[in-house]
Amino acid sequence: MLLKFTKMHGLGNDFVVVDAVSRKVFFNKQQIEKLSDRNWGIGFDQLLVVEPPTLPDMDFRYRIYNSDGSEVEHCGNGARCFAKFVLDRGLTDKRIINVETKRGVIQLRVMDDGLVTVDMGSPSFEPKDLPFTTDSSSSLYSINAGDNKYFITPVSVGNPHAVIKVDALLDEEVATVGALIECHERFPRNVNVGFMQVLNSAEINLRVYERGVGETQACGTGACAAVVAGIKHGWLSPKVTVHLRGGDLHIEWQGQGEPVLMTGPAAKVFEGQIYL
Ligand SMILES: N[C@@H](CCC[C@H](N)C(=O)O)C(=O)O
Repeated sequence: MLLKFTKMHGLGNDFVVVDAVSRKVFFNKQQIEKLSDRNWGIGFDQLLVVEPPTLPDMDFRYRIYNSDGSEVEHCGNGARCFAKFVLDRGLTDKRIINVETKRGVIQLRVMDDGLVTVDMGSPSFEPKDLPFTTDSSSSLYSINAGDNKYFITPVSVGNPHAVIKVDALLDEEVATVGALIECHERFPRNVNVGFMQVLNSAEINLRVYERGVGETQACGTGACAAVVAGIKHGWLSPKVTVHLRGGDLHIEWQGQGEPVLMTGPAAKVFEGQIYL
């Protein structure tokens, strides 16, 4: 079968987006792994599949697969690309789009300047929501990775994140500690690992080692997790600019029970077809 796809990115976090509204398409793990391979396939961090909704009042259903073939709950940069994709393709003309995800319902708002704001839902610091194994109740936990101990804040923004505050962002630390914590036994479903350097109360630098992928140029849910963790600890104010390797995201969170709002760009790179 010949599969039509669109290659997109949100700040360098790259996606293959497939329209499964006009024509039904299903993928198995092996197909996704092959398509994601940068030598043997197209190459991407996540595969995004646009499907018809299954719930009333929803515009679409949005399915997300990491490059290792695992299906996940949420993807912030992907959500912005999703909005641009359905508009560019004429699948909708709405500028406010309600979408079903594995995480629940999210709302995408396309602004006049082309930026997209995503209502990411409200975050949770409850260990069971990630899940994260612990017998204590805190918001900062120590965890061993290799020979060292790290202080992490576990946060669910629909998908699981472990946020670590660091003084400097080091290539070696992101790669090795990221990989160790991603698959740590205390995270039974694995975890995305964010390394956050606080510059001031409204600005951070962030690198994210993503579950099922490795380090990416940017991670939207990672940016949300880092900002809410920073606000919870009193390091950050409610509106923060997050500098990622691929560019900036603007994150807003007004506190417990409120949704996290993420604003940033979405870009189309090319269209193509490939044998599945
Ligand atoms: N790149 C994403 C997150 C994708 C999912 C993540 N790797 C997971 O396994 O939860 C983003 O922009 O949020």
